[in-house]
Amino acid sequence: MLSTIYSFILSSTLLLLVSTLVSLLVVGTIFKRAYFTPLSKIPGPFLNSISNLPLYYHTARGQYHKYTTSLHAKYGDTVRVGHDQVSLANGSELRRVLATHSFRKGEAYNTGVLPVQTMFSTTDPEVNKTRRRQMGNTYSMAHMRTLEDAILEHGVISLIGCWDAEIKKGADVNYFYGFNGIAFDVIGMLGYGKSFDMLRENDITVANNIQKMITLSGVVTIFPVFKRFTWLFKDLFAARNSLIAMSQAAVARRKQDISNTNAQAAHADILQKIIDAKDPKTGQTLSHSQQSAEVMLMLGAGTETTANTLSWTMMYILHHPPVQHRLCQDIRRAFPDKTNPIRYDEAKAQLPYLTAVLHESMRLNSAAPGYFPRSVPAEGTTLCGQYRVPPGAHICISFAASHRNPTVWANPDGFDPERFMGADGEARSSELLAFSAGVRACIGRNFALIELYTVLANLLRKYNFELPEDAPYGPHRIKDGIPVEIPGLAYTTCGPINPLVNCRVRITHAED
Ligand code: HEM
Repeated sequence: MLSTIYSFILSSTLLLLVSTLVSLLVVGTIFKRAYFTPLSKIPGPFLNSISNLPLYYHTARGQYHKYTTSLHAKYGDTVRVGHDQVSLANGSELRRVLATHSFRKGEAYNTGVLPVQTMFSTTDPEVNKTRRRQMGNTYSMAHMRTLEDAILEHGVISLIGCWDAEIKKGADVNYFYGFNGIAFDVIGMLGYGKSFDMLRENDITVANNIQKMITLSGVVTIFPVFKRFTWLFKDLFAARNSLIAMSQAAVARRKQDISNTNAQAAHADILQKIIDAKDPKTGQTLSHSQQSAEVMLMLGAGTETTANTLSWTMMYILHHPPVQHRLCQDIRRAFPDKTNPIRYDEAKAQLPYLTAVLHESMRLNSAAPGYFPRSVPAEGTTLCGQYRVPPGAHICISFAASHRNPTVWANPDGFDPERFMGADGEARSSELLAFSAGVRACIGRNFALIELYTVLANLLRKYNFELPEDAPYGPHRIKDGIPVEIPGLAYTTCGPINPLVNCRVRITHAED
């Protein structure tokens, strides 16, 4: 009896001791994170100062862009969004952070979801520099111009073919699915050697797999332990495996083709450029798996970004009929001969208002609105001349918030392409960070620009656009004097929510 009482007292005392220690540890950590780090001086919600969970929660809901924008509106250009994370929405500070390799990409990029690192995922400056030297020429404007015929053929010309058929049937079209279809088909053609037939056959397997792969990357970024539990996310890992296999097969097929026919010259596309990529400094080439990974990166980075930018731009045009009217007039006057497609260089040179509309659309809804964490280097840094950030902390990039920063942009939530016109237009454009800036800026920018200009210029010349009577969003739905935007959903790239319903549009031929 005595020994039972004795062991009960002992175990209760032990339990009490352990729970007291744990509580002290938790309370100590909370106090340290909230009050005893240089980050404590940075404004932000209390919960965020002790944990990254609120940030992850909003990111998992696809609302990173709205969440950080609302925090910046409340707390200013620098906000503490996590116990070791600071969000930044100040354009010149963002450019400073992004300018050099001193602020490396954070470990969040190192998801380990792909078998090898890519130009995008690597956190090692030397690997990135080598890869950008090896592939820089691939995405140069000079090289992209040589691919413009293919971009036109599998892009806007293909879309016009489909939409003409829909007009004959008297049906509405869906611009979101149209733009995704051509973005994937163009990359299929140039990066995989064959179109994915997404537009014509409505085969969305590849797009679905990309979505699942992005989800998987998000899950293992927040909870790395899940990398080991493949059975728990069978579907997501299956999508990843299928994309890897598809990319490896495309590279192998091309190599086989070349060794069979010695027809390298006939393949003037991006797939061939990636296979041939060589560092001009060292002569270093890419291994087979690196080539496949870069092909797959192009698919992931170059499809939804471009398609979403087109969708947002179309939404703004539809929500602002005077803008649509002026754009159509400009385009139809500058390019009356409809027998030839409008090309990038001529559109860029002759359609300044189209540039302004595109810029304003990318300002309000960047297809890649942010997170993109950068590690603070060993010497630490001071943000906005005010807040000391110690080494090891992360600076999260909020392009979404910086593009609506009221200290830089008058009427920040309003759609006003005029701000990019006239003498100040050029300077204003340099405030835009939709393609990021500095050493890790978007390498596919030229590719995207050719698609954006050719698609919009040719479609607006050819068709009149009108929202259906039952459209949930449009010029009829106004809040605070501004048409309500279709809400966005951001999983790395940000696109309109529920596109099946929200992105329907009625088109007629312009001459009708
Ligand atoms: C409108 C379309 C596009 C937008 C808005 C966009 C935006 C961006 C942004 C913001 C980044 C920086 C991300 C970061 O720091 O982590 C980026 C990086 C990148 N983009 Fe794009 N992008 C677009 C189209 C494309 C296309 C068409 C391609 C290729 C075909 C591409 C390939 C890449 C690659 C490879 C990187 C990583 C560069 C590096 O880390 O060195 N992007 N893009």
